[in-house]
Amino acid sequence: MSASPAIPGLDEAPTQHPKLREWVKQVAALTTPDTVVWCDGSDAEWQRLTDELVAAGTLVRLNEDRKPNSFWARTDPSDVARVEERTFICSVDEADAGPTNNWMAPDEMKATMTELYRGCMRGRTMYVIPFCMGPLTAESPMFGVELTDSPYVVTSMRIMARMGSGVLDAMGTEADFVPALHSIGAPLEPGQTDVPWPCSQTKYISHFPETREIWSYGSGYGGNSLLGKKCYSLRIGSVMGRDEGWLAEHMLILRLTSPQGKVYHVTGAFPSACGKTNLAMLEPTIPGWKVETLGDDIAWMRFGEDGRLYAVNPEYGLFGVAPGTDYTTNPNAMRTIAKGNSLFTNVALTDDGDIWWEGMGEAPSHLTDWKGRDWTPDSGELSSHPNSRFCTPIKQCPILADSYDDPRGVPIDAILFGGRRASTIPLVSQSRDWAHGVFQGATLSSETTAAAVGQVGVVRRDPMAMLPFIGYNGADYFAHWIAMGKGADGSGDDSKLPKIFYVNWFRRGEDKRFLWPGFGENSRVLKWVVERLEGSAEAVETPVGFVPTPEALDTEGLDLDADDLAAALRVDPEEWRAELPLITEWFEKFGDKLPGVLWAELDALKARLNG
Ligand SMILES: Nc1nc2c(ncn2[C@@H]2O[C@H](COP(=O)(O)OP(=O)(O)OP(=O)(O)O)[C@@H](O)[C@H]2O)c(=O)[nH]1
Ligand SMILES: O=C([O-])CC(=O)C(=O)O
Ligand SMILES: [Mn+2]
Repeated sequence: MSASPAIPGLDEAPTQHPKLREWVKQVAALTTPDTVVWCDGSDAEWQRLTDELVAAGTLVRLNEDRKPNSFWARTDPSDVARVEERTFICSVDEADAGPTNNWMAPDEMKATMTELYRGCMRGRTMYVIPFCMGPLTAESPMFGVELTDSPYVVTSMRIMARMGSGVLDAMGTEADFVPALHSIGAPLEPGQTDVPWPCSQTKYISHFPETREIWSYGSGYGGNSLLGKKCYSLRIGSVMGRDEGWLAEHMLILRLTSPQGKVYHVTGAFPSACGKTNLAMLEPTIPGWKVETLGDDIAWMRFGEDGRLYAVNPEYGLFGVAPGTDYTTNPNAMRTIAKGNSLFTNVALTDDGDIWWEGMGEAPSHLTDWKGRDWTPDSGELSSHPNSRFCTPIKQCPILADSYDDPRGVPIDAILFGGRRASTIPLVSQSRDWAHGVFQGATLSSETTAAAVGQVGVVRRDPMAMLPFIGYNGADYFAHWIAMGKGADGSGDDSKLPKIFYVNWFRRGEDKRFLWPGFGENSRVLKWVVERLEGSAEAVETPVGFVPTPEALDTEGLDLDADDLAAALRVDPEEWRAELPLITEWFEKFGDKLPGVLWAELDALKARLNG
């Protein structure tokens, strides 16, 4: 057999890292791209790739006066969200994937996917993207390298992660990295014309927790293809956290300053499309309070030397839900995207080359919709996909906290768990203690959203908002949370740990209206939370935790019906008794592995409800 001809670019590796060079060679030999490009992350590279994507019809350049250096992208209508059914945790032992994940044995998955990858980059370029999740100045920077045949992924990764030459240099020749292989799974035969959004009907998003590898195939959509995000920072990250004593969570991070100048840090875990980005960038409606953003989707939390829990945002950009974002709901997101340098995917295009989506003021009389068709307000369809997204540099956020780049992170005072529930769950409740807070997180429930392919609006358990992202057995994950509550030294002293609260911005009245105005008004709930930390706010002890009295919540200047507020805060024993069998059924899924502490919490809740 003759040696296969050299692939242009393959040997131009700007690194001597032997493992990286060898891996890139192996993948190139398997996937047979026409060329290999080592990404440097430069402006020139962005310019070249976006020009190519415009020429290919994947991107449309937006009006420079409206959105400078920004682009409109439309995906294939079948490739619009995360594919949870096609997401796999391929641990050696099936029990380590647990009852909440799809599992396949690693050998079997690798054999299946190797056949899919064989020749899959034919006619395309393979890009090598060195990236780092979290600051490069960290004691042990969290490196990854993504190989992809999608230039859209390269441009998105440049916004979402620290990437390029600086990362490769920092990796030297020895650094460990997470190898993350991605292909859209759409080889081009000679003479075949490309489509604007190539992808495959066959999709696999696979994780190998023991070897810390990611293999993704068939989808170009962000959550499936930007492998530093959900795949690395949550699924593989949660496994690293279990092994090394830290937490990788689906959480926003914000810094809150009181009128007295006291600073607090809060994280919040809400399921996909349930309000993290909005809370992270909140503009308080109460005078004197200030919110600064640290992260809108992912928090890595480790113990500091002082025994407190510190959070870092591993990401570098925002990949936010577009519909509903407006100057009235999230003005800071609007100011962030107004600076340009952004990608907009599956939103609508205005006739003057700007973007529009549902919830952004009055609809223009004509648009091009996310499927590329003419749209008018009479079309009777949404102009933008409900999971359409803006992808924008976090450094453009006007309220980014100055501690954002600090590799030590920020000390967390409070953790919020929250779901989207039309009934039952009160606006806010404080957990009784850490174990009760873990119970609140472990039983978190929420209506499904368009962020994942599947039915929308169905209530499901979404523990810690991590259901699609826990990279191992959910029962072990709960045990890890309980163990973290024993403190940095394992002594059981939880006094330095954040206090845990459970929120619900989405409770509805009988007429289906939201009872609570939400958005900027959520600052009133944050104020109550920090006053609880200070011990100064009133609360009533209910069976589900401490709930504010209507007077304890600052409603100054808020035009809210007293009955609505009472209904938002209400703990209805009947509604809660209806939850009990659902929680029991949920816990039974985990069999013997479920920590006894959680069964004890359920028993205690039952006793309080029936007492
Ligand atoms: N009623 C109400 N809706 C909200 C509130 N906060 C956010 N939303 C809506 O919830 C949707 C999703 O909000 P995001 O903040 O983007 O969700 P996220 O949690 O960051 O989502 P992912 O990026 O998918 O993880 C948007 O349509 C918002 O307009 C709120 O306080 N009240
Ligand atoms: O991963 C994505 O596609 C976007 C996201 O934040 C989520 O779904 O939670
Ligand atoms: Mn998310």
